[in-house]
Amino acid sequence: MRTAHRVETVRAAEAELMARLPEGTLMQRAAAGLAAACCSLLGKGRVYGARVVLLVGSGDNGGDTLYAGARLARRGAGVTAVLLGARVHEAGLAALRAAGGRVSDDPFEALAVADLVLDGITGIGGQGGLRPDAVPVARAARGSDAVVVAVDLPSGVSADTGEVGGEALAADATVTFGTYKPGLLIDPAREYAGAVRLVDIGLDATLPSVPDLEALQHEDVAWLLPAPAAESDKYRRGVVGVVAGSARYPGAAVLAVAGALRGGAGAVRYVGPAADAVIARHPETLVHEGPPGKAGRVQAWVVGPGLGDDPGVAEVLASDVPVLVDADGLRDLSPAAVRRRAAPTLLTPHAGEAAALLGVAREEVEDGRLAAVRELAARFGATVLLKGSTTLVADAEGHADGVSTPMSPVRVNPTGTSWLATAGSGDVLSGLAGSLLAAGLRPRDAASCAAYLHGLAARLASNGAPIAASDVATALPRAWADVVG
Ligand SMILES: NC(=O)C1=CN([C@@H]2O[C@H](COP(=O)(O)OP(=O)(O)OC[C@H]3O[C@@H](n4cnc5c(N)ncnc54)[C@H](OP(=O)(O)O)[C@@H]3O)[C@@H](O)[C@H]2O)[C@@H](O)CC1
Ligand SMILES: Nc1ncnc2c1ncn2[C@@H]1O[C@H](COP(=O)(O)OP(=O)(O)O)[C@@H](O)[C@H]1O
Ligand SMILES: [K+]
Repeated sequence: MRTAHRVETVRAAEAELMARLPEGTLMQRAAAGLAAACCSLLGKGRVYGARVVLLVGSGDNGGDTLYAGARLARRGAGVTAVLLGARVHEAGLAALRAAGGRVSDDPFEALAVADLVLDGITGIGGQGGLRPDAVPVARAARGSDAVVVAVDLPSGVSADTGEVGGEALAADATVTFGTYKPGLLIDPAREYAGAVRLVDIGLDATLPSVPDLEALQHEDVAWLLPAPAAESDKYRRGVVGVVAGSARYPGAAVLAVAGALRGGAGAVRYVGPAADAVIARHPETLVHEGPPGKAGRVQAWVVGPGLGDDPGVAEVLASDVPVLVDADGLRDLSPAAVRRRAAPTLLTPHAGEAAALLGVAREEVEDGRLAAVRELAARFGATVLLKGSTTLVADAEGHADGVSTPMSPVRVNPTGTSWLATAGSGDVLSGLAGSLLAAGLRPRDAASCAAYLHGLAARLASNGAPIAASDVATALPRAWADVVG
């Protein structure tokens, strides 16, 4: 499990740890890890003589950068600091000078020939985008041939939310200290971070055990996925019901069923007008014309993909089993109808659907995914999987009186790929997640395992080439095998 903590938590943990250690220890640990990462990025034998430029802000992020620069200078690099703040970390600057580094009076000249740039303008103390005087320097760094390494996090991005309020300096790699920050894992900030390396500075000893954000890894998903026992039969493995498709959108039914068939349930019941299309592609499906209440017992429902203008989710919501609501089923969905359910509900909106449910603009959701997913979970008292460039899953403790508490940690999916932005791939995801619900996973686990497998399947199917939603469904068994193997 990869975990992230917000700034307030990091600062509290840092203060507790610093109280036990000699002054400056944490900064030296950070600088040592940063310098080692820079050496490995430059490559063996290429530190001596390398031209390194430090962009130094007024805080401790600049201090880390100066001390790391001093270490590189001692190994023979030519290190030049560009001072961008009204103040500078004096001890760090003295260390750099003592190691042979210098301060530049022409940042553009230094950047033009740089091999490596360390962005130490702001770290977790940064507010908003880069300030105007730093902008031309940051642009020159980005436009140079140098490898840009962000110190702790790219300057100009929000550490806590992943929002990018103004201009920020995009890095090729980020070396972060102690723990990941949410912004390193959530778009749009994540895109500025490049490849992220975590330097252990001993902070685990004082960080709380429950993080703010967590990203499942292969072993976590393997542990959560259902496996049939020796005495299993198709009913014991769980039956998932799929209410999807319409005369206009029969393909959504086919794709949702394709996902459901590969999600661990023992059988898939399809209910709706696209039965012929479903059977033609998936003869193993149990099909019914409906209504859902007459289709036979299921352990979870998926309702919504391709239902068109008349989704009729009320009957499904009235059932006493977990329900996943997607796509057309989310239109005009009432928080009260979801909150009064006794069984769990999982909502899987994309940014546009989430925006409609929240009554805000789509951009607001895309720019502030973490706040949006938490707010939706709280309002509906449900588990919410927000799709898109970064898929997030948030839980809430639902209460019938309408007061719900968002629960930490939010899960962030690490396997996504933009090749998934293809029509119908969301239908495959909802079928898959519904199947995992029917197999007995908690909504939070079903949603995050489904997103994980879905992203991995897309990567396996794509291998760098465009893919169709059906390719994602076909690759799901390979993704599953890769995870559990
Ligand atoms: N916590 C830990 O465990 C450890 C933390 N460590 C390190 O400390 C870093 C945090 O240091 P920090 O607190 O000094 O804040 P930091 O990010 O350097 O910025 C501070 C100043 O920048 C300014 N400023 C603000 N916004 C700005 C903007 N948009 N554009 C330009 N300038 C802006 C503003 O100053 P002002 O100019 O307003 O006076 C603000 O006060 C952390 O990221 C990590 O690298 C490690 O050493 C070891 C362990
Ligand atoms: N830029 C992106 N990067 C990664 N994944 C994306 C991106 N855009 C969309 N996706 C994923 O693709 C799927 C699209 O689902 P959805 O928007 O419901 O499309 P559809 O309704 O056509 O099936 C989701 O799993 C979503 O997370
Ligand atoms: K930085």
